[in-house]
Amino acid sequence: MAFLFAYSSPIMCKATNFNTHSHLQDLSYIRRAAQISDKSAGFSSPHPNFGCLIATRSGDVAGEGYLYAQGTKPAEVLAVEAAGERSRGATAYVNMEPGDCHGDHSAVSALVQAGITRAVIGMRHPLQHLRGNAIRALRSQGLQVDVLGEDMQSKLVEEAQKACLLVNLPLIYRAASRVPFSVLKYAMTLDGKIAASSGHAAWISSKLSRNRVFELRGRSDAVIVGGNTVRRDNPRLTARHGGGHMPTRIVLSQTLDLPEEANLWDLSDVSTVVVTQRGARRSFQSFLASKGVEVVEFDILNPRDVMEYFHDRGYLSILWECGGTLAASAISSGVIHKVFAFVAPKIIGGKNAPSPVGELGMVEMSQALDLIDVCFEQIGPDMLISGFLQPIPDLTPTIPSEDETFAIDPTVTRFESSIIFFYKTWDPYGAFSNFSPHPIQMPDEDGNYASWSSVEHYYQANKFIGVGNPLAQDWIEKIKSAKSPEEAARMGRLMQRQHPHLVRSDWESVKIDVMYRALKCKFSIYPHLNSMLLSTAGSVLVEASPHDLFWGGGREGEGLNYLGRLLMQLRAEFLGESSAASENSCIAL
Ligand SMILES: NC(=O)C1=CN([C@@H]2O[C@H](COP(=O)(O)OP(=O)(O)OC[C@H]3O[C@@H](n4cnc5c(N)ncnc54)[C@H](OP(=O)(O)O)[C@@H]3O)[C@@H](O)[C@H]2O)C=CC1
Ligand SMILES: Nc1c(N[C@@H]2O[C@H](COP(=O)(O)O)[C@@H](O)[C@H]2O)[nH]c(=O)[nH]c1=O
Repeated sequence: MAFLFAYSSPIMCKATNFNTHSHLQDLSYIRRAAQISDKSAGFSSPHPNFGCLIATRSGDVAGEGYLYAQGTKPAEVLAVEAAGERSRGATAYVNMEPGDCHGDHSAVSALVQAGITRAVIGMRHPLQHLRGNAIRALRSQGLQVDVLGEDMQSKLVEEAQKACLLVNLPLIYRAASRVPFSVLKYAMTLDGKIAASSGHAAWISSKLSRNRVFELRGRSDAVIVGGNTVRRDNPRLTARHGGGHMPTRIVLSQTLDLPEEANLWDLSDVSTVVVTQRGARRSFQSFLASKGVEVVEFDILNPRDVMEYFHDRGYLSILWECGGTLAASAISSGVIHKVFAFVAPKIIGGKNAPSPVGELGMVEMSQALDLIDVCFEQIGPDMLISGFLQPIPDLTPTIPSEDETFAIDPTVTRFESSIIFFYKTWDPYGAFSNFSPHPIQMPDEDGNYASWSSVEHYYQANKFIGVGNPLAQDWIEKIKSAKSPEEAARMGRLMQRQHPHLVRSDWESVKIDVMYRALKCKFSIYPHLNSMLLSTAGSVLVEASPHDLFWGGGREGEGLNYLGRLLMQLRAEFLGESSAASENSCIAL
């Protein structure tokens, strides 16, 4: 996280010896790559934060770039574009090995084609199926590749390596533990209370500290509170620091004894998911559903199961802003990785005033959990104390791939071998996802072809096509120019939720066809995608989305899996197994 680093300016570290690659300069530039990669924290999820800096032989910074969001131009492409001709013979610094997961190797190609002769890499990709691929590819193209900790070693190298680890902690923890990276944050008085005995808590920490909380929210995929915090505080849990990413709000409530009027049921800015015990207050569940709030039921509501569920939904990082009851349960379940405690110089007293962590069952001080890598930072009048509850996972030996994990421990086998699951674009078959960054050319109502950045862009915009309302037209354009497939999805869903009357009346009956045509285009014009699809012949394809019960397979196979079905239909058509192949309505890019 940006505020954890004390970066030195790259210009200050400019090399004085033009013929050697100064060790210090390398480390300064790799830290800078980590720093810029962090600019998109929150937006880039579920992709890692990638930053790239190009330095000329004389040590000048020629270009920089970072991945803005999933599906946007890779950091390396942006950096060499910015450096232009100065890339020839230059060194590229990247905080993490590129994950060329779409078969187009765009990051590696960009560096090679730009004439980069050396790459310094902060860390290998943490996902096994991507790990080492880009490094091998670069070396095979004749580049000198130095990986921190492997080809370069020293105390200072270790520190720079750590900077690279820190910007991608969520991915590293998530890959190692199969739950999202979770941060417990709370604000307490100097006498250790998170509210007065009455339950009143607004505010303990200063405005400056609360602004920092907005930043923390902005870099998280979701914020969690317990039912009691909803009843007591009526929180909004939005990131209000201006222009940032908005996390999903998650409420954990066993009883579902929640108020009908609550800020969290207002979905104008962002969605809310309520997680509850199976069968709890069915009428209230219907009420929430009528507001557009998603309800997910669990047989037994415990933080580990809930986190595994959100891991499967693709969440990388979660901020827990609950009270002590749920915090204790989450810590006991081993799902909290890091703590941010804002301590305000105030005393409220009160024998029954709540404290940040409830009962953990410990009886001796020797049992206390020691935080690791503790940082102290003054924020206005408050002190922010942060540290890890669990050490950063060791990446060597490498984190086993899902396949290996299932082989080692058959009890975790979720999938049968004849089923190929895909979901996130970085999965081995991630290119099947509609979020994969493969532009398509599709005809409009008049038969004129237009380019769409991804299948998702095209699909979402189609919801509003043909509606005689200028607002709908406006949204089509907005979705079309969305910076990433995720942004397009967010915009399309938000608009559909907020203004259902702007959705074309035949949407439900045409949406499968819209998707089919878009997929047909995608898998026709990219030969490597076509080969990948054909290589799955004989296997069932399932989009492993646990929450999308129409396009995805659902959590327990209850979803209709229409995306998987369409891909299998297309596969059969491409293999000539079906006579029902319809006319191809797209043109090559
Ligand atoms: N200063 C600060 O940083 C903060 C202060 N607060 C303050 O804390 C107080 C509320 O604290 P607290 O009561 O601890 O609230 P919590 O946010 O911890 O909520 C507890 C509730 O979480 C739900 N829950 C669901 N699953 C579990 C589980 N496995 N274990 C435990 N709880 C679960 C239950 O909801 P249900 O009863 O609906 O079933 C339970 O009652 C308020 O006064 C609030 O103002 C709260 C957050 C931060
Ligand atoms: N009281 C308290 C906090 N409380 C947390 O913030 C939530 C309210 O968020 P919002 O409605 O978005 O402003 C509240 O429910 C609880 O989770 N946080 C802090 O940083 N400092 C404070 O003093």
